[in-house]
Amino acid sequence: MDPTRAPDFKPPSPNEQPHPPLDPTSTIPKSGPIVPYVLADYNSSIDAPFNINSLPSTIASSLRITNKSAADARDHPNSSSTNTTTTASSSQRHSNHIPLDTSDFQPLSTEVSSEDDDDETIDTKLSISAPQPATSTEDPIIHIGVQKNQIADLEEVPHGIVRQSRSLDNYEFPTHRLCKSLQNSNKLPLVIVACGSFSPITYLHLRMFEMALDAINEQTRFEVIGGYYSPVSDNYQKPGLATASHRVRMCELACERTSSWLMVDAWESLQPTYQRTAKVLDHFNYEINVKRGGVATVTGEMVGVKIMLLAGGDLIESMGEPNVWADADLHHILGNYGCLIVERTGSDVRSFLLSHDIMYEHRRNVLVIKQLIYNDISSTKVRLFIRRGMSVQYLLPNSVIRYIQEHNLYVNQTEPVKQVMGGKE
Ligand SMILES: Nc1ncnc2c1ncn2[C@@H]1O[C@H](COP(=O)(O)OP(=O)(O)OP(=O)(O)O)[C@@H](O)[C@H]1O
Ligand SMILES: NC(=O)c1ccc[n+]([C@@H]2O[C@H](COP(=O)(O)O)[C@@H](O)[C@H]2O)c1
Repeated sequence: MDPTRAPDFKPPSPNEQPHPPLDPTSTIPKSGPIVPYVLADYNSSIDAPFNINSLPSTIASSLRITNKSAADARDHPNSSSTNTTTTASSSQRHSNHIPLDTSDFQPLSTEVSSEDDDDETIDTKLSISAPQPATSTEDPIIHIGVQKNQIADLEEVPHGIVRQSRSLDNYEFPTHRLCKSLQNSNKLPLVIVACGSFSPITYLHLRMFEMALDAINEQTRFEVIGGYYSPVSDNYQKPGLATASHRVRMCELACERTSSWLMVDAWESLQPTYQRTAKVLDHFNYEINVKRGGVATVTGEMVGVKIMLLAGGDLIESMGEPNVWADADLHHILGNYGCLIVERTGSDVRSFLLSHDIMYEHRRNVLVIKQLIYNDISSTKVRLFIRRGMSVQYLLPNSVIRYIQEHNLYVNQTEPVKQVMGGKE
């Protein structure tokens, strides 16, 4: 695992508060731990309808989004000049689109087109957990929304690729696929965030979210209302990184062309300095809970959304390496948010959980996801294959392969081959 290589990255010392400081925990909803025995904590059965008033008062009050949160949003240091005047209700009105330059949209084409030349809006009320069967009266080409049972066609069907802003000045948090309300009254809302370099994004990175979705649905009382990639900025300076704008765009193509619920957030990639993962999760919490007031329950009440980091076993093991993560950040990530860990060859996540004091302390907020069909596609090897002129077909989406070809990425890299073949695997 690479340590953080940002020029301004200082090795954390255990008793020192990291800079910039973490957001106060009062802004983060406390939804309880992720693991199944959370039910015992709530003293209710899995089938009992979820009623916010029946939760212990400490949990219920932290789940409710108060007017104070909207006030906090106005005062939050992350607020941009345009954001500072945005209230929860006005942002809800606008949250189903990303304001884009109209020049970013081209007319809808009936031909399969290159990454930049097609357009159609994507469904804004998509439910992740409740796919609708297609009926004979439905337009087979995406009309008002992409349905989960159409996923296989997505690479072939021309449709709009939402484009993130390329500068912080006109940045807006993407919410076009974020569910507006919970589908199930028994469940609590959850957003999954994957941080990494994604250079390039592969089918493994896409599968990680599907594995997480299955594990959450099977083993917890949470309902996934959205999933985000947050590609790291160029300041990370890891060998083999394409520029952040390319990595963000490849993630966007992969999400829009192969998934009906995943999104990409460019905020981290646009930051002028390296952002610690704890701060990235704070950003998601700010956008979703503080600024937008969380999500509506079935009865229309706004509740806070739990935000969890999705990571592979190697990333989690790096948390045990000296000087890479500050203890305060680990407590913040694992205690206030939570972590979904996809097992990976060469990383014994369960033993690591047992041996790492901070991990062990927060173990009930950590869910280890077993890979039932093993997938070990590595971006490093994909980059090597491209450099050697070998095929990378079926390792990553065609739209991403095409983008790499069009922009001549990874071909002239000088990443040492020894490093490529060693390392994680
Ligand atoms: N084979 C894998 N199994 C489980 N998780 C993985 C696997 N490959 C990557 N991940 C996870 O995906 C996230 C993003 O990883 P990253 O962008 O570093 O991908 P990578 O393929 O490991 O890249 P690279 O080869 O450039 O190091 C991290 O949380 C990482 O742990
Ligand atoms: N202290 C920290 O917050 C810290 C340390 C190391 C890696 N990370 C993050 O983990 C991810 C690692 O990605 P890679 O596996 O591509 O190196 C990146 O998003 C990086 O920002 C965070």
